[in-house]
Amino acid sequence: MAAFEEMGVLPEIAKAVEEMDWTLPTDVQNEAIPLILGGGDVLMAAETGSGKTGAFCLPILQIVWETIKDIQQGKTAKVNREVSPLWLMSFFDRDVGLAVTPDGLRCQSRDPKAWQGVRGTKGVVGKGKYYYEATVSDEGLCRVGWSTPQAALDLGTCKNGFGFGGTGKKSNCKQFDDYGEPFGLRDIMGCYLDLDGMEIRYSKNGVDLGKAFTLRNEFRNATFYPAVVLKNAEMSFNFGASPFQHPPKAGFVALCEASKDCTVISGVKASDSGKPNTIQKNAPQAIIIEPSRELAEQTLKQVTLFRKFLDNPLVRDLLVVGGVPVKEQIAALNNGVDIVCGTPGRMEELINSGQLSLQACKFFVLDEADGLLKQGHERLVNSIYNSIPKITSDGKRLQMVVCSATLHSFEVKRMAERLMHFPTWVDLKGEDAVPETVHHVVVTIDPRNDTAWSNLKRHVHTDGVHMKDNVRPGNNTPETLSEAVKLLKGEYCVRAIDIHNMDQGIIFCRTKLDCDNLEQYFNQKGGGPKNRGNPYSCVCLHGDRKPHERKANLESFKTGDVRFLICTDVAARGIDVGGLPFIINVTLPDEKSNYVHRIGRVGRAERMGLAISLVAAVPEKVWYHGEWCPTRGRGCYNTRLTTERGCCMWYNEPQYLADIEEHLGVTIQQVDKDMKVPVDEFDGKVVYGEKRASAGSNYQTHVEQLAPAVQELSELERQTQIIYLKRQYGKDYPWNR
Ligand SMILES: Nc1ncnc2c1ncn2[C@@H]1O[C@H](COP(=O)(O)OP(=O)(O)OP(=O)(O)O)[C@@H](O)[C@H]1O
Repeated sequence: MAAFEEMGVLPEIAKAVEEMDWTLPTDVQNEAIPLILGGGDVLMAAETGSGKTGAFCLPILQIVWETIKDIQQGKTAKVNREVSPLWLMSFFDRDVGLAVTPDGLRCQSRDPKAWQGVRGTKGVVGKGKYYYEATVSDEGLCRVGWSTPQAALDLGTCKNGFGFGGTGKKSNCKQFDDYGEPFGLRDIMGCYLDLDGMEIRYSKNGVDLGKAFTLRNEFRNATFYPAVVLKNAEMSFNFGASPFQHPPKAGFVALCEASKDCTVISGVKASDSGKPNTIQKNAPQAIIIEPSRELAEQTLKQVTLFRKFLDNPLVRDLLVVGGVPVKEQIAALNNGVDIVCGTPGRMEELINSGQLSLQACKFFVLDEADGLLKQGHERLVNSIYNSIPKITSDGKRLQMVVCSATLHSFEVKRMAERLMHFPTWVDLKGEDAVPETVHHVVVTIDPRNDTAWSNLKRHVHTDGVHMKDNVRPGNNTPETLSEAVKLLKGEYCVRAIDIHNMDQGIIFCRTKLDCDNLEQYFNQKGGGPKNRGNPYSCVCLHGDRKPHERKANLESFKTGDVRFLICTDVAARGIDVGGLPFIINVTLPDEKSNYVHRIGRVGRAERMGLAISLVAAVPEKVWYHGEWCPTRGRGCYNTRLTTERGCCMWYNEPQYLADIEEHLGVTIQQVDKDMKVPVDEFDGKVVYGEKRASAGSNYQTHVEQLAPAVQELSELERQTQIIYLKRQYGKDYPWNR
């Protein structure tokens, strides 16, 4: 049996995985896949390129497929197809947007617009005085009470239903009258039904609120069921199987103590209702949020590859990203979708307009979660989370999966504590780390020592920050040195490419303008998008490029039509280019976690990679267009500093380098301007872009390497034991005689 199948993965998915040449699960997959298949919430913190995407896509696809299959076979109510003989809320006599936990004692609806109701599995008839408790376990709107089987599930809106709402109104036949007092979160409502005296009353936290309804004669032989209707709320019920928080008034008994001859079992069964066996078309089971279009596309592609052999039933997936017409996405939603993967903006637009329903969502995935929070999407994450029912319509709990190579941030931990349900950390290192397969070095650029910038015939077009400054060779002002850094960075970048014969690499620049300028420089050198033969052939990817151009450029880079992708941090996270050998940081990112993500574009899936960062030894004045900049940078010439209401700042790269080193707990190796990277660490056997000759999984060499250390440890252990025994037993012990 294939390794993936042994973990409980469906043979059809395992077959697809095998076709992708994945013979063994990676460490993170080994841990996370069974956890997700088992229904848990997972925080996945593993290095870049360690296979996190597969670790969540694979089990989610499997569960989604199994659920669709169950629905097709009419097994949605797998929890319980028969009406329970116990006193519970019914799995069948309910609106489809309301979920009931498998124990039947908690109901929830996350529909913010429509009321969703449910009745109990049993009712009482004839005579007797009955009581049950309903507790508001999550804020929202609710009406609770009693209804006959003929009543609408929207309790209190017809003559056969009697409800009391949290706003302090009782209702019957759409007549809403003041009664008692409002109630809300954590309040325990006592619901009384007196069939002898023909009245209904309520209590709040044990305090009697008085008579609410007198039951007319026509109800003399009616069966009354406990009932509730919710709007974006949750209530828990106790029909008497557990001790009541507030025991009923004298003469009343718990519903579950009703005598057999006064009890009626609900006639609404799975086959009658039909409703729970259907799923709204625009209500996917899984929502995956990614920080960029490219990543959303890449993740969905992985789902598509995994589902290759899952043909009956088909799992329908949809990419929901901005910059492309929304019409097609809406049409696809209306045709039915099971897994939606997209970026925050478009996702929010579709949810808010009601085109994308969260009612059937059972997986909420935040990929690159720290990145999403840093981009300012916390409010959106909260609002989506709040709108998803925490219990799905088939009685399962919502599962949340959160992952990134840099998950160890305060914001992520705070979010996990707030939103996730006893999550398991799959954390292979316990801190943000760089994979061993990534060789990363720093080249210092010091225009005071390297004066090559002063007589360059052709050079990169700089960003114009110093256009109005008096910058010229010989004048060692900070402005001149800053301009010199910009010129030298273009040269060092080209030198890195030449020295290492780089035939494929990603080049990260700080701004979109820097990207454009470098692209132009490479094009002047004969590069360009259609010239693979040229050592500087390149394409560019950043937020100002049109979506179709971004897509085409990434594609031509991935397929090897061009050698270089010049980009901003928009491509720092997640982008996976098989066997990519090189990356160059023209400027270090100010966000230290992005350093990990950028250099993590190489050294993936056990391939070796080299990352070279160019770091200016002197401050560089750069653009920084914040919210205050009316054009957000376009055509902006305000070179004053941000502290003077301008759009520039002095960028202190040595400080950023120190921050990154501190964060990672390493000193990043420095190399000279000849860019010769010491090979000793890798025995000189490294070919960047390829697997190491004797990659770690060679068990035999591993044992040989460890043997001396283990022997030494065993000797130390022996000596420690002897010392202990001597102390404990003195000279009586054989060793001491
Ligand atoms: N079990 C496996 N066997 C072989 N290759 C794998 C396996 N799992 C994943 N891969 C490959 O490893 C590469 C990296 O995987 P993936 O993109 O999921 O990494 P990641 O952990 O999400 O990285 P990042 O943090 O950068 O997003 C991909 O090319 C993927 O196809």
